[in-house]
Amino acid sequence: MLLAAVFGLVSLLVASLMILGILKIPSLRAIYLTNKLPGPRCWPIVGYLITYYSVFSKDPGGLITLVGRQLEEYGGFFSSWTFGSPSCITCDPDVIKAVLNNAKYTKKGNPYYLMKPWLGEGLLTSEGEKWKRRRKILTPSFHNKFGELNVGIMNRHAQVLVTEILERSGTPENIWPILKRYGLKVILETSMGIAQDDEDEEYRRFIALTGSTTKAIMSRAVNPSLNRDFVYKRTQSGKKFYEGVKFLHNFTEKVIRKRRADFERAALSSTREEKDADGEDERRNRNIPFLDRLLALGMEDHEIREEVDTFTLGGHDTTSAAFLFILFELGHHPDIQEKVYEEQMRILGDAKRPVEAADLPKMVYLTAVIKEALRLYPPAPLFTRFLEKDVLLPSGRVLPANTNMTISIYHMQRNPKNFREPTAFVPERFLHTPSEWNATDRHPFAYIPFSAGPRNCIGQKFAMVEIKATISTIIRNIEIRNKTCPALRDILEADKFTEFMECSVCNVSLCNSGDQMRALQALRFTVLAIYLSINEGN
Ligand code: HEM
Repeated sequence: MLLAAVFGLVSLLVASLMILGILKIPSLRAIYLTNKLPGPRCWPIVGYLITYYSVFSKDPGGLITLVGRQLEEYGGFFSSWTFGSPSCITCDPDVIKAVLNNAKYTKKGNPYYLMKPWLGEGLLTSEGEKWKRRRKILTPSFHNKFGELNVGIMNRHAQVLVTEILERSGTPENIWPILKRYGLKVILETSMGIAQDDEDEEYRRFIALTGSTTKAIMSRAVNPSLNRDFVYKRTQSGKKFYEGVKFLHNFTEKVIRKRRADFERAALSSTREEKDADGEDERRNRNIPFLDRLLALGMEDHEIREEVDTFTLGGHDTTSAAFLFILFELGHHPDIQEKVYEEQMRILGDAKRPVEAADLPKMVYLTAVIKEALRLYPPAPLFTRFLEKDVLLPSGRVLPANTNMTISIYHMQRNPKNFREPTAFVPERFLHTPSEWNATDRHPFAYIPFSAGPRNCIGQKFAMVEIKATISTIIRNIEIRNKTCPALRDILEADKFTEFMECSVCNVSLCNSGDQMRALQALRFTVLAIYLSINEGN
């Protein structure tokens, strides 16, 4: 009787999960091929998800450690099941190359659809023909010189950033929010042409909501119970999320409408001769906001909104994480900081001189420092692909179609097979001067913080310009020393940091699921990194 009731309940659960589209019934071929691949034993139906979720909910840092151990055990690649769908995780550069370098595998994996209510089908989230068309249109608009043309904007905001950091000198405070706000202001001005007053109420709300909406997406990504829209929309957090998205959309739409009106007026007033003289090359060399370039392409307002929102998110969250980790490492290594400082003073001559485009290629040592920080702390540590076709693995085995693949560049870039003493911060790995650190036989896919192949980061050049200009301005004006907040140290030392909590003194979030992509990438480093103490101005 009891057995029948249990059987009935399980059948009901399975049927409901199938009706809701959560549980899939795999083909016999998928089962056969997946079970031949290396990987841990899985629970039926939910696969390995339950283990990951229970580890993550206690300690996100523990999840990355667990995945790292599994990758080591299975030689850089292993497969498992999630609700009846095959999935795999890899940090093997050969496997990663086989996927990223092939135009057949450009479809994004599961978590990306959580961004769609906000970003729609912008470049990051779109698929198939739509993605191909957009990428083709956007590549020239977001061309290589775009970053250099915007160095002036970066300098102006970086000066304000320096003042803001100095105001906090010596106080235990989490500086990541300041860096994020800075990154957001830079991308808003360059992508939308918005140079708004910090005190403007709507603008402040837009900035705050950009942060909280990103956090909400991240929290949802690791909570399977919030996966389905119809469930999420009914929760408190879901309602808040959709309200926030509505405000963000209204804000962007208002900016687009205004710029479209200005754009059309300007087009009417320019003469035929001016337009003829204004060829493609000339347009590229002028500093035109990304939004105006999209308007010139004749895109619809909703399509422009998707791209502006996509670039706003993609263009500030990643770069601010990079600033944070670079400053953290410079604070930890006064000798490296000194070399960066000397190089900057040699190139620019003075702490106050704004960076110019011509200075950037001369920043050889700083570039190596940035690359090394992006190796140890890639701002996008894991990303996914949904493989619609079979993949022939370098081992000769076949990964069946419809597998969700997680690519861990975090583990790949910290693998001793790819980098000697991988946890040491050694910028020399990226200098051209031969040394024991810069192996010439490094696998070309062993270092890809901006991904690689047809779906790599379109903002890579822009990001490198922004990071160089920003760090140059900071380091010429401030000497960075890391200090650990005493209260935070107590928590860490007592190893009490297994729950989601905040240090009451420096407000650093421990196991903060909101910023948990960073949490996912070695939380213990993150916690220390976001507390910088600035001792003195240079
Ligand atoms: C340090 C800074 C950055 C890092 C490490 C980074 C990293 C990445 C990575 C790894 C991807 C591939 C993600 C995937 O395949 O799912 C990506 C894609 C993308 N990034 Fe970045 N990014 C950075 C800065 C930027 C900036 C500044 C922008 C825009 C201004 C930007 C815009 C984008 C867009 C639109 C895509 C999607 C491209 C496509 O799917 O065709 N990123 N980025």
